Amino acid sequence: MTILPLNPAENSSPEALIAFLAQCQLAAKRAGRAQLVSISLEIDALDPLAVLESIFEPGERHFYVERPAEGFAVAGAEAVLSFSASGLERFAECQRFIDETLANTLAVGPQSAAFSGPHFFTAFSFFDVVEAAESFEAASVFVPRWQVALANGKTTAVANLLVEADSPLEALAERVWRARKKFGSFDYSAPDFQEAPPATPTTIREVGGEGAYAESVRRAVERIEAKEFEKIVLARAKDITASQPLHPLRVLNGLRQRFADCYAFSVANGRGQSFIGASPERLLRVSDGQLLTEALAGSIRRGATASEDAALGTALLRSEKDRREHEFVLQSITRRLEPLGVKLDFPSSPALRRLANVQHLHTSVRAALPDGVRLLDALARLHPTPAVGGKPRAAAVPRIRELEAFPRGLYAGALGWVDARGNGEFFVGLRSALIDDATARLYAGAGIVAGSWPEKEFTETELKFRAMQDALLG
Ligand SMILES: C=C(O[C@@H]1C=C(C(=O)O)C=C[C@H]1O)C(=O)O
Repeated sequence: MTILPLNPAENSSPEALIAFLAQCQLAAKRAGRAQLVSISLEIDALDPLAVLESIFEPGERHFYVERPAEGFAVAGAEAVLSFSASGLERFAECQRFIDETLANTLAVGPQSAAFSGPHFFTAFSFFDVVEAAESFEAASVFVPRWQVALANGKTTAVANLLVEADSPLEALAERVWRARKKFGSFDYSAPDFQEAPPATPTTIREVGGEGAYAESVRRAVERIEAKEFEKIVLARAKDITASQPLHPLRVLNGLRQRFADCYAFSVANGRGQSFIGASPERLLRVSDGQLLTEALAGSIRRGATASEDAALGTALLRSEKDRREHEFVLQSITRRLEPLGVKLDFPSSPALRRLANVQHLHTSVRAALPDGVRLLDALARLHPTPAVGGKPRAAAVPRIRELEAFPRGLYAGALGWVDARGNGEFFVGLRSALIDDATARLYAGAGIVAGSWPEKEFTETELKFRAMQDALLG
């Protein structure tokens, strides 16, 4: 990426913008290919979700994620560039697309602020291949036309555009100029959906039928006893049909308030479907050479009183079965990252992670990222961890398709972004739903190991469904 020493906040006028774009056009002619031009600006405080609401278009792609407790939120919408891939090489192919794009990127504006410069919003489905009719590809990346983000108390807006040898510069400049004015003095006029009453469900249906999950768990336990594998995560899906269209961003408003410590997200495919949720699980963060991941596995309900809650938490910490489920995840993270030369640092026993509906065993894992190892290299090795897949991976993960009655799509997939510095963050697509007009498919799963009981796993998935079910049904 070439960073041009220009500050778009100063000396800016439509004429200066056209002159700048003319320089970019020259670069496009020299390179013999279109250049991605990324203009970053620090702006007055804006709520990225409010911005996305105001310009929401079901026919446009978007990626929204917010983790209120960590003080960041980022919204990107309308693809200026996109790429998709499938199969075992999907992570490497996305990396190549990112590298090639950055080799043809010209950036202006402050580049050191969080969320400045171009960002590649990426979604990897759980499996490396998906069926043709699914809503999201096995890997999809896009660079948004615009992005607004809040981090460390600062708001940054980014406009991205593609300048080709024959692009009409006046029209491009005018579009950027309009966006700049819009974000510079943003008008939070209430979009229509805020006035609409919450949708009421007309039907809730268990995909695969009642009793199917218990049967799958029984079959999985038999295979575990036959030593085919040690752990497998099996999910359920529920289809909700509402009386009127469900709005992904309206649901997000509820999720971000109730799950401030989670990643509240909405990923729209631009064809009317959105995958939304409030995920508690970080898959990977890379920030200036530091890698952060975690093991999150082992679950129990919350108590109605402080003492009941504490007693449940203690029981979870002492549960041999849950500790085993958790340990499998930690072992896998270690084994998968070691060949990259990563030396992990984590505490010897898990802590409790308490969410509104459920509590989990949690271990934070840190490491220095060795030189030359990139975020997507580490992600390709980590996904799917036994928190959502199984152990050993090769024996357990292919069985999931046989034992579950629906395609996973982005459920338990890896969603996140990579920036031009190689930093980025991915979370696991859990506590989630695929929204399509007036229908929503909700997903929730649980880890099955030797000694798992179908009824208990069913109850655990009910707890996990609650996050989305309550948000959808108000
Ligand atoms: C599979 C899910 O959650 C995962 C499984 C857990 C478990 O089995 O205890 C806990 C947290 C998540 O890693 C889900 O939410 O659908």
